Amino acid sequence: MLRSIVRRTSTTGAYLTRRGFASESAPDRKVAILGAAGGIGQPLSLLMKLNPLVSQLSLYDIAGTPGVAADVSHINTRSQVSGFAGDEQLGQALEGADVVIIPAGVPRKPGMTRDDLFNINAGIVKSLCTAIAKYCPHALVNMISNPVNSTVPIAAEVFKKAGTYDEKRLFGVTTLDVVRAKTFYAGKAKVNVADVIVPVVGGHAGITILPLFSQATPKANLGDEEIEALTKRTQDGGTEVVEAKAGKGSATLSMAYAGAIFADACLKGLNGVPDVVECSFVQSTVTDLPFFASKVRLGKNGVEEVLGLGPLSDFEKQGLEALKPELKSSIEKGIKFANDN
Ligand SMILES: NC(=O)C1=CN([C@@H]2O[C@H](COP(=O)(O)OP(=O)(O)OC[C@H]3O[C@@H](n4cnc5c(N)ncnc54)[C@H](O)[C@@H]3O)[C@@H](O)[C@H]2O)C=CC1
Ligand SMILES: O=C([O-])CC(=O)C(=O)O
Repeated sequence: MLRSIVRRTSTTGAYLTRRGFASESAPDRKVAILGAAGGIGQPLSLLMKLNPLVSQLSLYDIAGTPGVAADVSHINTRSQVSGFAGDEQLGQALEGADVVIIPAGVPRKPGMTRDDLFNINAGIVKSLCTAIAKYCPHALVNMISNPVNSTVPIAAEVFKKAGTYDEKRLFGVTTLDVVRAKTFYAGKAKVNVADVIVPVVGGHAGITILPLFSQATPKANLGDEEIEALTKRTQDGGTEVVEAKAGKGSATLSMAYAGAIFADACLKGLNGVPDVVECSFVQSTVTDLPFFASKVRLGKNGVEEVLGLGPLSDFEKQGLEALKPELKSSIEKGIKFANDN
């Protein structure tokens, strides 16, 4: 019924009626953003306020969220916005959430790796996930906080201890790697960026980010050196931004865009839209590692199917073997932290 009166736009994925207005018939969905007053949190709050699939937008941070919420709430779109600040309001922020997006934590400065953020962000993620297990155990969790290769396993352990773990509902957000791979490929291949599809698999740090340009469409005749350069640029995309910002943080605007795309895909899946596929770092049997990013089909319960890697070039096969030790140790580091603390 919904699909007969509603069409989706290809660029934003938003539901629009034939007359171009946001459909009011989409089901009620509460989205909570934890870290909503931050560099990613603020533009992400804006983009989620523009999403007609959201009926309630809950903005949480340790401070500053009443202002962000008041600001965003004046935008004349569907969702009701509330701001929550401080530990004592976290429960209220989370209660009834269908999707929780977590961009809480410190960003990198030049010279740091994502793993250098572990000591601070691991504790933040652990305490937020403990609250999620208590207040909205069935929510889909979109983990943005770095190092994603470790924070997702931390979340899984916290949920296991609380007895609420459902591997179908926990996602590491790697969409920015896909966004970058699409942009860089389109530039080199001289194709329309809006048409480009490129899976990115593995994890979300350095060489663990493995774009599969051999599967990119539209096809282009790029040489080995060009593919290697594109791969390296995608792997170093975060560092490129960290260096350009010169001490003022890491990617925020492109990350907010990517986070909004991924959350929109989760909402569409929950709403029963068919064939919603995005890459994400999830519990996986695609390789021998317990968590791995690959294409995932999203559905009414979160992950409907973790898709395989498809055919890889020799260069990609080498990249896959090379990334495994680092990804394995980042996963183990997360699991150990969650169990020791
Ligand atoms: N997955 C990905 O592709 C990407 C991940 N990131 C990561 O996202 C995280 C956030 O980055 P930015 O927004 O630039 O940092 P930011 O420092 O601008 O914002 C972080 C926000 O988190 C809040 N926060 C800290 N502890 C909190 C807690 N316990 N509960 C709720 N909020 C809390 C801070 O108050 C702040 O407002 C970083 O870890 C960064 O590395 C950044 C870009 C891409
Ligand atoms: O590089 C960073 O620290 C932030 C990040 O994850 C990205 O931009 O991909």
